[in-house]
Amino acid sequence: MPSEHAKRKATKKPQKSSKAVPKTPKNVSKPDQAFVNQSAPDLSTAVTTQVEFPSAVSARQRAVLHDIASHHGLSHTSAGDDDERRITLGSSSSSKAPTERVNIAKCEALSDEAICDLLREHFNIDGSSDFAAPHAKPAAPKACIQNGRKASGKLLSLEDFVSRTLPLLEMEHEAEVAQAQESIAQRRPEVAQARGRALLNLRLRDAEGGLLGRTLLALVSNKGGGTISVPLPAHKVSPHDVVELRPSKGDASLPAIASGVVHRVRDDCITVAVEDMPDEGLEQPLRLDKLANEVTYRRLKETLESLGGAVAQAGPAATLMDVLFGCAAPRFVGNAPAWTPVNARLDGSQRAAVSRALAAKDVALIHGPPGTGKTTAVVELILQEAARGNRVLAASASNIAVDNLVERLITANPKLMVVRVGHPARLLPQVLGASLEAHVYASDNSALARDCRRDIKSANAKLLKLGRKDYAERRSLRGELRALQKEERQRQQRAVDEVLKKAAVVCATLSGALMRELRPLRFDLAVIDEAAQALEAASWSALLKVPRAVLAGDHLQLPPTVISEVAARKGLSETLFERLQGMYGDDISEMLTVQYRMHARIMQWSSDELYGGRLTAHASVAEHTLADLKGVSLDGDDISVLTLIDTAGCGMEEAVEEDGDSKRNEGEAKVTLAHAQRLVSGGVRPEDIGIITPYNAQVHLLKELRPSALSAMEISSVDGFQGREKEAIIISMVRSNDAKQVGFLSDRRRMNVAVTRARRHCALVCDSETVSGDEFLGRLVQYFEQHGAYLSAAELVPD
Ligand SMILES: Nc1ncnc2c1ncn2[C@@H]1O[C@H](COP(=O)(O)OP(=O)(O)OP(=O)(O)O)[C@@H](O)[C@H]1O
Repeated sequence: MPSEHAKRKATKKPQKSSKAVPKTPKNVSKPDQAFVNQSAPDLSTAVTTQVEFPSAVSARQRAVLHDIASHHGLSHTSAGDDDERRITLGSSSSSKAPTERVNIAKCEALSDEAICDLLREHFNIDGSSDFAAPHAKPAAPKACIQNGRKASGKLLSLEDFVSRTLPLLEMEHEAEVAQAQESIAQRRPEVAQARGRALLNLRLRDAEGGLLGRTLLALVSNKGGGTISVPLPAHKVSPHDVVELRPSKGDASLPAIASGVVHRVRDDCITVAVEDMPDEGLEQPLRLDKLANEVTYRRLKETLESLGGAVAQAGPAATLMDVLFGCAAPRFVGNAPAWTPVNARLDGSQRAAVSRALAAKDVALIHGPPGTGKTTAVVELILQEAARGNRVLAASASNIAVDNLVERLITANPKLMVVRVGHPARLLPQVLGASLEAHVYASDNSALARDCRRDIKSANAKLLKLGRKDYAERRSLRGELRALQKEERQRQQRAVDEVLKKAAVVCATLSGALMRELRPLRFDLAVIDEAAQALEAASWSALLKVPRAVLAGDHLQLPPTVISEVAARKGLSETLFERLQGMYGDDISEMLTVQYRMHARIMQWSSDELYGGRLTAHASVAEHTLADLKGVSLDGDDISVLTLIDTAGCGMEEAVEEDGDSKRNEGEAKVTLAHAQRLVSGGVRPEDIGIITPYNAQVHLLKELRPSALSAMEISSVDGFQGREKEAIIISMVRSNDAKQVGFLSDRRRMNVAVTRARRHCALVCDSETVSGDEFLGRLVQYFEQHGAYLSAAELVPD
């Protein structure tokens, strides 16, 4: 029975020629007429030849055959499941041509030579050099061509991936350590602060207990004597970073007063969770330094090393590894069992994506452009898998994305045993109840362990009361204590093991998947959300535990952050999601096509530029505008869905920030805030507006200049807004120079994320002359001009 996947390919694939044309000789750049006439077949009379190779052809041979067929323009389809997979090669595009079918008799095995003979006989193709290649792998030039790339015919082997990535990872780690050390050693602390790795002159506002024994330190700016809320300077400190606290003034190389994990970041406050509360030192002005993350680096390195080792190759992911490195073709069950959606509102493309994922024997991708309900589809898939009795490991690169999944899973099915593994300081309060600690605490073994603890306490108290000469009793109590401590440890361990064994879904970050508790565990399926933001090495930490995987993401939004530009350029920032899209494309990937966020006009630019025009806006959002919001009195003429605010010719030039290398543009910042003020005056709530700017210095400047009436409005870099949305988005592009330099603005993915955060209104504030120097940005400006309102910056902030 051919699989769905095979059927789709078979019906889609046009046949290109009736007889294979010999390759053009290397020294002939254009085939000369005589050569073409001799060899090109007459399609009107041509006979279609179809050769079906038997299942005895190995996965490697099938892969080489696919490769050869793509190269020579033959149609090629695979059918049948698992060990029964057969490949058919065909040679005509003329539907009228009579078909000659050649079935090779069933046999145990076919040698490479025998296959080459068949290719020569039926298609006049010499495949010997393709079969002789040392590591012949199923290169996928078809997929590469589909993705607009040059067909390289070469795939990344497992060995190459490991040997390429290990040094790049080390490079990245060194870059991070160097950045952290440089920042701490910096003689002028203001420079460290300007680079975003340090925050100076902080004050401890409160210290409260919580988070299972940790203390939460709330740190605010010490400016203004602590009486008013002052925004913190622009910085690169985010939740989950490891940080140190020391006196703000003085030698930064002295040991820190405390270290901990960033729990929460607000505009005016950073909360740090510390294990050990220091007795003194926190009463003075403090400095916070972001450290390099040693644990993550060590875990990634271990993953890569184990990926290359024999244990992984004999483990649950053995076949998956073959598929992901192109040594075996992805398989799908022919007749996927029917399923009834838990979420009845799923649209057609979401249902198709869940169906494809449920049918995948190895891997499937859910490609979710902005606002298309990727997480909604992922949640449905996990619920369906759990209902079939499959144990799922649900992971993502970021804690916030994992918590989002946990929250949606427990809301959809409160009875499902979902266990969130991770440092409690890193979890959102609403998912603490699903944390491993909370499950363990509620278990019988944990209650018994607590009894042991009580007994240990009273044994210790007795021990203290004994006189020096009570040797026998002392010895006996010590023995009792040792036994109790052992018992307590065993009970705790048993409690953890039992919880994890009973869990239907275990949720963790990719780095958390390597935690000690999860190391020995195996799952039926790994689902990786936001996979296009995860380093490939990190994805493997989850994948090595499973035979099947589903990756959801969008490689056309921002990739994972990589500090070392060299490492990024050499491939560290290429994600597994992107690699698989390039390798297998639509064969394994289903794109979600209905979006639930943006007005159709905001969406259309992104859809046309990045998604082949395939997106549609759901009726609930297609026409929605700011004017539809409660309390808003703007009408369409005041504020259009798209607005271009042009600073060209207004003397608003960019500048490089003092003590740093980020860029800012004061004139543009004022215009941006004036437009935000215009929206607020029309009744839009400041919390419904977001200002996005690609430069950190501009983020800081905008925060400094904003009037207090706009303090609830969020101002952030593009990265800070990924995965989020606002009713109105104002983008401040900053660049304005005679040389028309636009730097990293030209990254299509960055602008895609910026524009698609907007639900009802998007304003682009830029110097149209500078940014139009870049072709892609020029088209963006043109789109806004054609489909929206145009304002000169001078109209908003007259001199
Ligand atoms: N089939 C649907 N019908 C109605 N609303 C939907 C549907 N699918 C998703 N949504 C809504 O669309 C919004 C985005 O959904 P979701 O968070 O799943 O998207 P996402 O693709 O993960 O988002 P992002 O682009 O931010 O990564 C949510 O408000 C969700 O409720």
